[in-house]
Amino acid sequence: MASQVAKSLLKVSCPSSTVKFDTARRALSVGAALQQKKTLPDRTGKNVVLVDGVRTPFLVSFTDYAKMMPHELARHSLLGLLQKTGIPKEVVDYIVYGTVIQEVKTSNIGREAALAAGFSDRTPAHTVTMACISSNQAITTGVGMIAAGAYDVIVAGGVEFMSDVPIRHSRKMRSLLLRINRAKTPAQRLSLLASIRPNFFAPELPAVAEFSSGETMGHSADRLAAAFGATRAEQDAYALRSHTLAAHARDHGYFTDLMPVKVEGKDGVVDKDNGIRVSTPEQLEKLKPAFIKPHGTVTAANASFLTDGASACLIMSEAKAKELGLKPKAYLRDFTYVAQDPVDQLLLGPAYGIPKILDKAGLKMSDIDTWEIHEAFAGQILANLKAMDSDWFAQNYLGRQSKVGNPDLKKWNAWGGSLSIGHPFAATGVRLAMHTAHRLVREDGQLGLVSACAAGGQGVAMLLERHPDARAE
Ligand SMILES: CC(=O)SCCNC(=O)CCNC(=O)[C@H](O)C(C)(C)COP(=O)(O)OP(=O)(O)OC[C@H]1O[C@@H](n2cnc3c(N)ncnc32)[C@H](O)[C@@H]1OP(=O)(O)O
Repeated sequence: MASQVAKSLLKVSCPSSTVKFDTARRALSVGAALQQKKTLPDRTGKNVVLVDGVRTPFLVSFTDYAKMMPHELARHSLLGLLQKTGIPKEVVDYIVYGTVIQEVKTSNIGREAALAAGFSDRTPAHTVTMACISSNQAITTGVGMIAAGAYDVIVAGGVEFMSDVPIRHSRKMRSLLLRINRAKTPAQRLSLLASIRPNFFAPELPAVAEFSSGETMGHSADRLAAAFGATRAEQDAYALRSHTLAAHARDHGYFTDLMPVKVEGKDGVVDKDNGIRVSTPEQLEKLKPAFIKPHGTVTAANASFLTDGASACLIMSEAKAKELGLKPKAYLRDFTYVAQDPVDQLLLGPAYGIPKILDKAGLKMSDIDTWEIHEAFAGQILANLKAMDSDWFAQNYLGRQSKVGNPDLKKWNAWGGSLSIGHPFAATGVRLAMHTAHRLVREDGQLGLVSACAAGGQGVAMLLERHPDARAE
């Protein structure tokens, strides 16, 4: 497949070359723009709205959050949400929270975070996991609960904490320890202890890798970039674009979803993402491949970095929002999940999810005003763009006559993305949704599309529509 795709895409122009770093939005007249825009039908009977959402600053792992526990970070997101929305805790019917690499003591981290945040012990909470789209899954689980008439008010979110991940003893050592625990006599215990060999002590570290293939995400991204002919220069240019746009958005105060975190033992508060780093093309060019050595093209700078962070958002029926006097930001109009081959198409979720949701809603790419697409790797983003711009891919993999097309890249991740802002796996979905909601207001748009790839070869696409009550922050 690789060579055929590469061949068929040789003529695809580099999307990053058409990107302008200037994010100042074009001034369309509000009335004219809104009149031309489509509104989407309510599929739930409840007009589910995204009232608001927050996140902790996203930090490079092993920096300021390093000594915390993940449920504490998650707690900050829940408290931040209550503070920002002004709703009393009692109003929340249910909490759905995502995480990918679980801290073993807090496997239902949604519940632990809710208790730590002071929610009533009568408020149920459960934890979902769907790799990098876990908080998208939390949101859509909440939408489903509201649509089913089970609850009115849901908090959805996610946390990831890469500064402390469970490291296990080897299988041999675990088995031995469990057998020692069951031994009935000191002699049996001693005999078991005598069977220990040096290799029993080799620990099992969790890898950011695919279980079914054993391949790391980075390695897979490198192969994907090669298959779609995304060059190192294109990847570095895309990464630079992401960091440049994120720095611009941060400096102009656009990240209004950020809630400061007070970290015990540290002066002041953490109130900024710390992974945004605008380098020069020359600096980027010097970096060595991080995964496939020595000829790979994925480097530390054109990959998302390991990140600590948490997010939470408030969703409810529109009627409930009205009753509570809240001004929602957006309608959660539709969503779809996709799944494909986890070996050669591991990170192609958007190339499958975007056309599927556009077709379902009867929309064209040009109907979308804001794109918020998870940037796992620059090469992965470029591969998805090239796949969508390929007739060959459309015919062979999407069952379509012709290509999906090109999005308007001026509207694509205009505030940066996971490459620059960071990617705490299970927290990213809420960030994507909130950046969509805020950008729709600031850029005077109507429809926003969120999409992301995830381990397991899965992906999500969601459609948000600006709510008439939404105001710029
Ligand atoms: C569906 C999905 O989302 S899948 C995605 C899941 N996520 C992942 O797989 C995470 C992928 N990322 C990683 O594993 C890690 O970030 C890695 C392996 C790529 C890099 O890790 P590290 O080597 O620890 O990165 P580190 O921060 O030390 O950077 C390495 C070098 O690159 C440099 N660098 C990193 N970022 C930049 C940048 N933006 N600009 C310039 N230089 C940079 C660093 O300064 C460092 O240089 P030095 O060696 O001279 O000090």
